[in-house]
Amino acid sequence: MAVQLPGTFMQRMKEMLGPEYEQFAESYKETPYGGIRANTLKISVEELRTLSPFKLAPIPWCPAGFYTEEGARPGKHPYYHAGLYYIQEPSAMAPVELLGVQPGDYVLDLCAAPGGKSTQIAAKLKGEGLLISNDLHPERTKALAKNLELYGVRNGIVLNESPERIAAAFPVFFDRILIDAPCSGEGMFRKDEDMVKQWEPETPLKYAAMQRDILNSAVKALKPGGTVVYSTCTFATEENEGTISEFLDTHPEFSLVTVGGTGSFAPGLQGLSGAARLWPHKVKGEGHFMAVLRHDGSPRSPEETASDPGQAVAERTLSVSSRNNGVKGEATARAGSARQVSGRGGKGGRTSGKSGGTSPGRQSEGGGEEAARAAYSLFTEDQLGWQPSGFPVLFGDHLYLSPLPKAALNGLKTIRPGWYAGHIRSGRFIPGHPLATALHPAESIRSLSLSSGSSEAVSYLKGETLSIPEERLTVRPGNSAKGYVLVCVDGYSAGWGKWQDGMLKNEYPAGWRWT
Ligand SMILES: C[S@@+](CC[C@H](N)C(=O)[O-])C[C@H]1O[C@@H](n2cnc3c(N)ncnc32)[C@H](O)[C@@H]1O
Repeated sequence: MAVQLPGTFMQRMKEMLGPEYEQFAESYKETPYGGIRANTLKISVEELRTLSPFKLAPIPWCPAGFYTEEGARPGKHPYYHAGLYYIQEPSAMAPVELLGVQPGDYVLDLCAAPGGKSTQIAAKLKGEGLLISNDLHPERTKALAKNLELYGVRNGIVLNESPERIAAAFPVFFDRILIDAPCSGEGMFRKDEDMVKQWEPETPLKYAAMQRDILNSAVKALKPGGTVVYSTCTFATEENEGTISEFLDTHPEFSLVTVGGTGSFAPGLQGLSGAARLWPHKVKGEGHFMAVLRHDGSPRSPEETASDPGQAVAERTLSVSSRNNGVKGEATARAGSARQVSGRGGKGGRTSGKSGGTSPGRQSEGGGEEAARAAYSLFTEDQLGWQPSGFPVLFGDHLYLSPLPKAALNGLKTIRPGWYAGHIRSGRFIPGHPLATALHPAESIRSLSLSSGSSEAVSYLKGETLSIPEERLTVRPGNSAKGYVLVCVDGYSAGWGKWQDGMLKNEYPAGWRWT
């Protein structure tokens, strides 16, 4: 066995699996499977299959997912930097497939970092509706925000909140909630030795208590008739069937949708056969558990849901229903960046309530809110030729386009209130990298496609200046070639450049560069 597994764990697995145990133990000699999932916000599954520089084989439970061959390094290819795929463990692609996301849904990904499942949800939303991606741990929200930006998500908000506070702020609000719960990680032992080191016999029970609290809070944010998918990457029944059975006993308005025993999904244990398990000795992937819970559609009681009821929610719901009608809605200048705003309490941070940390009077460097809006409008006219939709939200000099009006996020630790458009510097609007990654070439007045096979693509991703004759640019008729250019790899957006007199100044951000 390549991985040294705790004896207590193996004994528990022996008891759980009976005659299947030997086969299970043998599976630890195999190399874990690698996978990528097409980012269908940018590329179709077929296109990726055709273009892929590495051999791909389909993953049975995820139409956009592929196994990569051993030795493939998908993170070391320009397509990764263009956000064409997410590198994801194959079994981890299953929970979102069970969530049934439809474009236009309001979805909460409660335990979302680093964002594998959030990017999958965003692809299913196709830019319509709303995705709130949350994680309790502030450090982990950085990678979450970056991944959503890399994948060109336009309708996502990133929060750093507790499930209780999310439920209080959004009672009876979401159509679908994913709870990819923190767990003892036993299903990842083959792939991640750190999980083995952290495991102790008491670990599953410790997590089970945490999971029960998360689940009980989260469902208060679900609309009647909505769906919750609960998933873990562990084998421990305490954290899986145990958590779900207890939940169903105490929430008669929910039922378990049967997915176990269908396709690749093995049935759950302990009489909960409708829940699903992925076993490493039965499928090409690591260990996973999933339960699909459906609310029966009866109205939720006020005590159950409304700890922040009334006006704020009414405002939220009203404003959301009028979203995506072009750039409108309120924008209030706020001191500091989104990171500062998201800090806990104190100066520049938010504590709670509707006025926490808001500084409506503060002006942006560019001369105030109006000036900022004007600079942004000028940019969209000159460089895009159209107005992206969303509620403009200004944090200091930084402009976001949010799927929700700003008031809906008051009092919440907000890492990203929406799609980052850019910032104001010396009265001018400087477009942000996430604006570029979410654009298609035809959405920019100027674009340039670099071939993934050329050294130019890597030079661009390393931050180098390129010499580009004017005839290589695609410029919308009636416009000058001088200005911001959407730089693409094989036609897929990767970032900005600024062209003038045959030279492309590199705008690829330092923290994102190819190393
Ligand atoms: C299994 S990981 C999530 C993986 C993620 N869904 C993905 O696909 O990339 C569980 C996450 O839950 C977060 N977490 C732990 N306790 C939490 C809580 N009470 N509320 C919300 N998130 C929590 C952890 O920080 C961790 O990032």
